[in-house]
Amino acid sequence: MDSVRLVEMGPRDGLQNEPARVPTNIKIGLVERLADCGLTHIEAASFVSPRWVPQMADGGEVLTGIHRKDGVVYSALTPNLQGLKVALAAGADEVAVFTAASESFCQRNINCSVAQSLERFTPVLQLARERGLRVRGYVSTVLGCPYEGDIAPAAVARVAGALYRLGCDEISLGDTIGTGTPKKAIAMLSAVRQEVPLARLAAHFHDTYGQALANLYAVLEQGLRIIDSSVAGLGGCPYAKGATGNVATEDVVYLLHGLGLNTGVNLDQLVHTGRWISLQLGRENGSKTGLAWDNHSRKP
Ligand SMILES: CC(C)(COP(=O)([O-])OP(=O)([O-])OC[C@H]1O[C@@H](n2cnc3c(N)ncnc32)[C@H](O)[C@@H]1OP(=O)([O-])[O-])[C@@H](O)C(=O)NCCC(=O)NCCSC(=O)C[C@@](C)(O)CC(=O)[O-]
Repeated sequence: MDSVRLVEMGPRDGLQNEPARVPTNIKIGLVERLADCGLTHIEAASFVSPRWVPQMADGGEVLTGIHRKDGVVYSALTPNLQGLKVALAAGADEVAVFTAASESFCQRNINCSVAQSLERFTPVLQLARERGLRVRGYVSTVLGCPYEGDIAPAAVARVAGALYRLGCDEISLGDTIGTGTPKKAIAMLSAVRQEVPLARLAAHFHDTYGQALANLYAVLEQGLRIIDSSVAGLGGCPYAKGATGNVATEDVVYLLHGLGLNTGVNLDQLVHTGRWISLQLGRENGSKTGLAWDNHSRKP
């Protein structure tokens, strides 16, 4: 059976914008539960400035506190060498650098231009490689920017190609504010795959306008097989006002299983994990599948 690799964003993208501090033991509990559901790639922490994103300040404690499961990759965001060194000390299995297709977003998110971000990443990639770590590269605002509006597919392709040539193993394409639609997603992917092999591309779609599943279906039809998602649809970006979370992992798994695509994820367990974390955060569950799960007897 054809499979899709899911990269779980809940503990990082999902929690980074929570207004109240989420206790470290809850973050650890979330990562462990997600691994128990069968998710094999979990972005567990972020080593960014605690002044910029205070919620992620305990990333080291999270990474060192989890009971690791064999075969699971626990990754972390590392915007610079300073972040990478802490991530290495905490035992991250994989790290990720992040930039954007739009200058304004890059400046607000990581306080530098796109060109400067790529310069910053060069030593990060070098050290990560020396330590045998895979590196992911994120491109934000691939289907729209909160400050610049529409983004040309060629601009996304340029930045994705630059990250790939710098040595990133995989490029994740972020619809940060969820304004994309399937036609735009296909046009963007068609441009990017001229620069980066399709097998190295991931879709990282937020669901602000309710388009994420449609956009995912469109890129799946183009052959893309790596998807980022967040349990219970947790999340939002601190530098994209009003943007909601990533598409909910439960909804993506329901879609993929319905298409006959394997994920290795136990959906029933995932639904319970989504409910558990929503309860812990006092949040409404952002997964439609999570909300509907007990109402029907026929499940894929
Ligand atoms: C990138 C920086 C650090 C530049 O921040 P800066 O202020 O330009 O950096 P700096 O090098 O001038 O350092 C200033 C201070 O920050 C400290 N610092 C510097 N680096 C680190 C570090 N790694 N860890 C801890 N502390 C750090 C450094 O030590 C210093 O401390 P001071 O001497 O003033 O006390 C900052 O802008 C930052 O942390 N930004 C946060 C960005 C962020 O986390 N955004 C959300 C994640 S990205 C995202 O969600 C999008 C994505 C990936 O999901 C895809 C999508 O959906 O589009």
